Amino acid sequence: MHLCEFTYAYSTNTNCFKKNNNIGQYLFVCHLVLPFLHHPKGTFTISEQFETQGQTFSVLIISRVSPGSTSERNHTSDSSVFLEVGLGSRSCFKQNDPLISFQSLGAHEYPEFVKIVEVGPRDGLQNEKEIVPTEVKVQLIDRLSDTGLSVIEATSFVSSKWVPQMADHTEVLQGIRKSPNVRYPVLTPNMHGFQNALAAGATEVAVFGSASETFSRKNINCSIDESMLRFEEVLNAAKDQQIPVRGYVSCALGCPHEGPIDPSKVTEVAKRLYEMGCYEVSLGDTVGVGTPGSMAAMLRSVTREVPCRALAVHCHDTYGQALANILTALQMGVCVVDSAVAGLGGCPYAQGSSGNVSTEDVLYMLHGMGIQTGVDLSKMIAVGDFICHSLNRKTNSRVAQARGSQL
Ligand SMILES: CC(C)(COP(=O)([O-])OP(=O)([O-])OC[C@H]1O[C@@H](n2cnc3c(N)ncnc32)[C@H](O)[C@@H]1OP(=O)([O-])[O-])[C@@H](O)C(=O)NCCC(=O)NCCSC(=O)C[C@@](C)(O)CC(=O)[O-]
Repeated sequence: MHLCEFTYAYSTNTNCFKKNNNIGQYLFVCHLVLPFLHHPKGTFTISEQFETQGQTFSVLIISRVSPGSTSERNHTSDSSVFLEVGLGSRSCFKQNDPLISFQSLGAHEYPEFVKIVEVGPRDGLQNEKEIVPTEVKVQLIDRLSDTGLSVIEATSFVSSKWVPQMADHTEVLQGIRKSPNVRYPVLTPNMHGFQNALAAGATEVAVFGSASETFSRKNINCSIDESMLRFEEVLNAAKDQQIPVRGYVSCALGCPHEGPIDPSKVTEVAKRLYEMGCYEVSLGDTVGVGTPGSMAAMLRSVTREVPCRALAVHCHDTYGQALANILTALQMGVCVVDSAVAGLGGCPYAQGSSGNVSTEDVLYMLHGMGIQTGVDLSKMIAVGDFICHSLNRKTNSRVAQARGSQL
């Protein structure tokens, strides 16, 4: 085993090397899915040396981490492995050392498996002006449950005065046929929502914060700091009930009110949510203004504080950049993508935001790259047809259009 198999290790951010001359005091953690064909399963430790900037560093592969154990991604095949790569020796491992992302120099390594979080029934429908009948929402979720998805965000337990479309949250959650292979998280902005969600039978929830102060006030009527206090309450209560909690950071690539958002602000909010106990933090390009450039800059910052394996990207397609942004995130190690069937969606408190990236288009891209998702594209297109017929609307999915969807 030679280090050259880990080409990324050479391409560590050179500024970090400059800044942290005493490299041995730092732990560099790199969460990558690599082809690891010649190694047996199990824990292993390998030390290697390499040179950069005239210095020789030893590299310690600290451990093999089964991705499935941390976030239920199905990376269990022999040919892929999640690695934590450390510089220095095991004794320099400190839990709180800064995490520094490695960047790839050469060909990009992509994950073998990407988890799709389908947000159509919630993010996709919440902005619909006409109230969608509960029966249609239930059917939509039931049909999505048959496509191979493992996560479908079902509804939100928010105020019906704020988002009338989600007022039937309890009926929806109780009306759906719950597949044992699918999780159905719901949004809960506060304890009120959490308690209602629990009473309705929710087994997973999501809290939603923002990297923009103005958006936070317009969306959930409180400051970022106040929202964190509310989320902490929800997370504590959820922990007692053993309910997993996902976190969102809205405006991760820009705000409809404040414009560009500094990556450090996104990082701060994502870190707070992660440290609070969110098992996954979804970074939302709420208004779809991001580009691969801003996505890469934001992820470089966030992955210094939150491990890549705990991150998801949530892209809207307002400027037609969503797939490119997702591809960038995959290149940087993200393995979880939020999307909505037929590209439905938009946030009621983010004027100008268009639909989410369409699940069909994401699947087409991923499958074309040889990346598995477990989701059947043809079935997804059929679900897109169903909801577009129900809403009497043309699909936003380019793939569905190309395959001849009727509307
Ligand atoms: C957060 C609140 C509730 C605060 O709303 P508020 O008015 O500040 O709440 P309050 O605590 O002052 O209470 C006022 C009333 O609301 C009730 N209330 C209080 N909490 C709840 C609750 N959970 N469910 C139902 N009712 C609730 C409460 O009981 C009271 O009732 P009243 O005494 O007047 O009859 C409100 O601002 C709200 O509902 N906002 C909704 C925001 C929303 O759903 N936005 C869309 C989702 S976020 C998004 O789409 C972005 C995302 C996640 O997709 C990622 C991305 O794209 O970036």
